[in-house]
Amino acid sequence: MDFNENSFISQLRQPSRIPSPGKLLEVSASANNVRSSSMLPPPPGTATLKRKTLAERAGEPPRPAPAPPSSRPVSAAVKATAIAGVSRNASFSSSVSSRAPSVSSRNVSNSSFASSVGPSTRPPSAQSTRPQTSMAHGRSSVQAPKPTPARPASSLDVQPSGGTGDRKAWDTRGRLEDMESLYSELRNKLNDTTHESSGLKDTVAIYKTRLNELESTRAQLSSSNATISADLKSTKASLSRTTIDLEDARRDHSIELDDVKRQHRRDLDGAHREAEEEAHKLSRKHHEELIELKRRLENALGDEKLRRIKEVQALTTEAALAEQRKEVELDVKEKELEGLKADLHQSKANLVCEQDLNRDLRIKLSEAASNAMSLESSMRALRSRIDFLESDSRSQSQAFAEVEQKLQEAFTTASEAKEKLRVEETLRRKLHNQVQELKGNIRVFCRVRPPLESDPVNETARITFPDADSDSKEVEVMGPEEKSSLGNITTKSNAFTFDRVFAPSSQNADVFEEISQLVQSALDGYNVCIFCYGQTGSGKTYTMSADDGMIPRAVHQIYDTAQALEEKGWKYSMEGSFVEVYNENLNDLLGKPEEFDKKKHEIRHDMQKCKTTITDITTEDLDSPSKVESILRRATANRSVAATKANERSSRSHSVFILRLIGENSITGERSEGTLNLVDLAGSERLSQSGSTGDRLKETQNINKSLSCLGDVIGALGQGKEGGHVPYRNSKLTYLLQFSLGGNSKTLMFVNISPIYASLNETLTSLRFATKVHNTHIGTAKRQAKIRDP
Ligand SMILES: Nc1ncnc2c1ncn2[C@@H]1O[C@H](COP(=O)(O)OP(=O)(O)OP(=O)(O)O)[C@@H](O)[C@H]1O
Repeated sequence: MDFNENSFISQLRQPSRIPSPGKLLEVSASANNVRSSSMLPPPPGTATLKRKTLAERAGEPPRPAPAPPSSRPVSAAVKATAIAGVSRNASFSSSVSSRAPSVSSRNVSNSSFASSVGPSTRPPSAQSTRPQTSMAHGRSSVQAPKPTPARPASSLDVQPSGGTGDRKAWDTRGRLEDMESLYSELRNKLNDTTHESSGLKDTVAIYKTRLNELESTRAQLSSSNATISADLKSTKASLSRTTIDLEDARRDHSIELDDVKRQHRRDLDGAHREAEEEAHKLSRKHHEELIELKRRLENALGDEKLRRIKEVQALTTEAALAEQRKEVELDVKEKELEGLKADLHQSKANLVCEQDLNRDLRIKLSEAASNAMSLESSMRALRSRIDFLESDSRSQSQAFAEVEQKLQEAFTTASEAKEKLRVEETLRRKLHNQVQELKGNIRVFCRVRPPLESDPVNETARITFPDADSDSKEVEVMGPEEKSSLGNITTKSNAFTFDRVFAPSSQNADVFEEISQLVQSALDGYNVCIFCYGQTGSGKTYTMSADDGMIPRAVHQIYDTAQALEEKGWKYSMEGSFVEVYNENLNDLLGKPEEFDKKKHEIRHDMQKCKTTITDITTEDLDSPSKVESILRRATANRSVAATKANERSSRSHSVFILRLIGENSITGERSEGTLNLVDLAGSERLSQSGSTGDRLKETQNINKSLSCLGDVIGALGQGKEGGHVPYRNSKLTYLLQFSLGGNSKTLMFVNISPIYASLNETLTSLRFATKVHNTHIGTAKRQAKIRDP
């Protein structure tokens, strides 16, 4: 068999049952027994480009039953048919029992072909009714594999190369072998062909099934087509009926429309006629009314004309009468006119006068106008001036505002500065106190007075100042000449060191400079005691109470400082007392001199407030420096009066100037109370040297006692025993100065030295006493300050 790749001519005979014309084209092609791979798709399961040989197929596993053609474009009815066909073929397969194993292992779908290959078990009737296929014809040809003239030439017809062509004619054995091999080959081919034939039969069966399906589809389509055709016919009939009805309706409508138009035309003509008739009637009526109105108006006009004529006649009569009256009046008027002319003449004359006056007035007016112009120009100038002043005023007010702002800033700055000052003042006080503490609460200054004219010439002691150019703390006194037992005269140098040494050339101003800080301490609320110690005539009073001495200077400084402190909120009040201690009695130097030594004054201490008061003592408010000077004069005068009674009294008593300083700060609420005691001690002559007797002896004893007590008190303070006994009560002076000596105060002692040689021993005694005081260290001063109770 020769298999063309695209088409082949089937050897199957044509089917006995030829489809009627009008069947599907595919069936027609089948009828011609011509197949084209392009026309028909290969059956399912055989869609391979290269057909397999039967031997290859025999080795394959049994193929599954073909799936129902779900993707085919056929109806559900067609599908049902195909399934029925398959089941039918399955029944055929079950009927095959004696087939070869190779055949029986094939797909059930091909069992129709198998049944035809194997021994038939069907009844002859069934075989006879079964349509003959080309495969049947093929089978017969396989069963008789003899070459026939009708059979197309194949490869089997050709002698195998290298086989018979090479054999000799006499080589029958070889040729027999060739024949046998040829035979076996042909038999194999026959087997292949048989298998192919059975495949084709299966295909034909499938196509038949499909043909049946298509037939049923066609029948359904035909019936559907017939139904649709019937519907179409009925629809066409209905459409033609509707068209006829529509035509009828259109015709009826046009007839009706014509009728309506005609009726409308008739109605319109009627209305037109009626309107014309009505207009005619109205016109007629109007004409009649017009005639009637005209007639009535003509009548009224005649009546009016008659009335008017009558009125004209009456008016004419009246006019004649009026004319007569006018003439009369005219005569009167002419007469009046003449009078008026006379008046006019007079008026003209007046007018000339008035014109003259007017001219004058005009001149005056022009003058006034020029004045007005000048006034206006001056007014303009004034206005511009006012404007200028206003603008100036604005600038001035602006300047004022700036000045005010600057003033405010200045106030703010000032208040800030004041605040700063207050803070600094507090700090200053603290630092000041610290400085004073560092310097020691009891200090000793030594002052050597210059030789006086009254002093004996060339009888001055040899006093030198080794560190005068630097610290000025040392003083060296050459002692008196001493004669040894061998007759040698020796002079001993006595060196002393104090806090400050003032040479004879120093002035009160230089001295005050050193003590001014202590005065400041009194203002700050400390008790300060400054006293001068030395023999008579050494310059104690000069240092303390001279016009430029410590007391006036201290008072002036206090006033100045108190004034300066007012800016910082401090307001000071000062009260002063001046007392003397004479023979252990207190006298009020500001009181009456006749009461001296008679009136008893007691010293009282407030131990809690550390405040000393003297009974019946004069206390003056010192509101000005002049007041201080006056009380100083008073005290000196009183002392002079007393001196007349007691000779040399001034140097026989201790004078104490007590200045109490009370300060209050209105801003911080602080209050301070300080006392400045300026003491001029009595001369410290030795009793043995003074040679005094009587009252003078008593004076000297009291002086020495009190000075000795002062030394004892300082000595006791110097021991620094807490709670230790200090013998303040041993003398009036120490008792009076209890709160101004010791831990609660700052003390300064001047030791005044006379330069004369005769006083040398007293000088050395004083210097030794001063050294004792200088070597004493007393406790820390306490400030008498507290915050004011609210
Ligand atoms: N530094 C001085 N410079 C100039 N003169 C002085 C100086 N010191 C004292 N004198 C004078 O010396 C004299 C005696 O001085 P002063 O009276 O002050 O001594 P005194 O120590 O107070 O004596 P007394 O104890 O008797 O009162 C006075 O005339 C005084 O003017």
